[in-house]
Amino acid sequence: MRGRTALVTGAGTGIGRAVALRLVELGADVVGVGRRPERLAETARLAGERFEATPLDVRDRAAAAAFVAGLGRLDLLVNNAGGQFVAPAAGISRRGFDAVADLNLTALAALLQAARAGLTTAGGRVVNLSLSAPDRGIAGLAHSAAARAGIAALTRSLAREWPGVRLFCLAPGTVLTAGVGDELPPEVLARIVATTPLGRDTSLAEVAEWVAALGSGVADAVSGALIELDGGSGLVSAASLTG
Ligand SMILES: CCC/C=C/C(=O)SCCNC(=O)CCNC(=O)[C@H](O)C(C)(C)COP(=O)([O-])OP(=O)([O-])OC[C@H]1O[C@@H](n2cnc3c(N)ncnc32)[C@H](O)[C@@H]1OP(=O)([O-])[O-]
Ligand SMILES: NC(=O)C1=CN([C@@H]2O[C@H](COP(=O)(O)OP(=O)(O)OC[C@H]3O[C@@H](n4cnc5c(N)ncnc54)[C@H](OP(=O)(O)O)[C@@H]3O)[C@@H](O)[C@H]2O)C=CC1
Repeated sequence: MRGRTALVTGAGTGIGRAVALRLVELGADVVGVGRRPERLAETARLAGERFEATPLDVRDRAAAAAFVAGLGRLDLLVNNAGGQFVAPAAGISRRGFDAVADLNLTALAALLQAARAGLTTAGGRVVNLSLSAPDRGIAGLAHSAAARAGIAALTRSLAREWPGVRLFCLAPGTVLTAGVGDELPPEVLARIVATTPLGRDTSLAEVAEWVAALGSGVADAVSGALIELDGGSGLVSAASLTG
């Protein structure tokens, strides 16, 4: 990855931090964004001088577009910033739905548009993080499942439209980060992991390695693909986070 520039959103915590550290380890110059400067600063401390942190809210369209345009040539864009709250669909207000759809789909689409010129110049690669099997429905995550299914469709559509740019949608199952721990109690996480065909979670290192591999060109014969890194959980039954 030496000599290549990567942008990782949500690089201050969890998956985003693990991805940023792995890319730096492989020689890339990594720009990491997120809202909380103190989280980014910790990633920077761990990563060393080839990691550059910029506080940025990806939902702030103007700021995000200006920032991405300013990067110029971009070899790899990792759209990792995302999240939601768990609630039954009947308990999701209009504003709640809009906030989750915006963070996980609309803002991501805007960031991709802003990065198009830089990615096209580089013959770059994009990894969009999603959730495992959202198209099958996830009870308790109607808003997020809808947005994440949209990411897969967006990834395929851009793969058809943007010549020379490889786009991937990477959908992990359960990755035991602090972020998922804040969202779901341990017993729900244990239940989801136990019903996974491989009977296990997906490790942070595995997600980071997949992003690095896709970003390195190992999968350059592929574009538009949805890769479910979920121990087969999407094959079994649609998840329910509400019991
Ligand atoms: C196995 C699972 C795999 C998944 C793993 C992961 O993703 S790990 C990643 C783990 N990390 C994360 O997921 C990140 C954590 N999540 C977040 O950062 C935020 O929830 C957000 C970005 C989704 C929304 O941000 P924001 O600042 O724009 O939103 P806001 O706070 O201003 O509220 C807007 C509306 O939402 C409403 N509302 C909010 N909570 C609830 C609730 N529990 N119930 C019902 N409603 C709720 C709130 O009431 C308001 O509506 P109202 O009352 O005006 O009609
Ligand atoms: N952990 C899991 O089991 C799974 C996670 N995923 C997805 O992987 C991604 C990372 O998850 P994980 O590391 O576990 O959770 P985290 O909550 O740690 O990661 C979310 C990251 O997104 C950043 N972020 C959120 N909103 C914004 C915003 N508006 N602008 C910029 N950055 C933002 C957060 O930083 P800050 O708050 O500082 O802005 C944080 O670094 C998410 O998209 C998640 O939905 C998918 C499948 C499973």
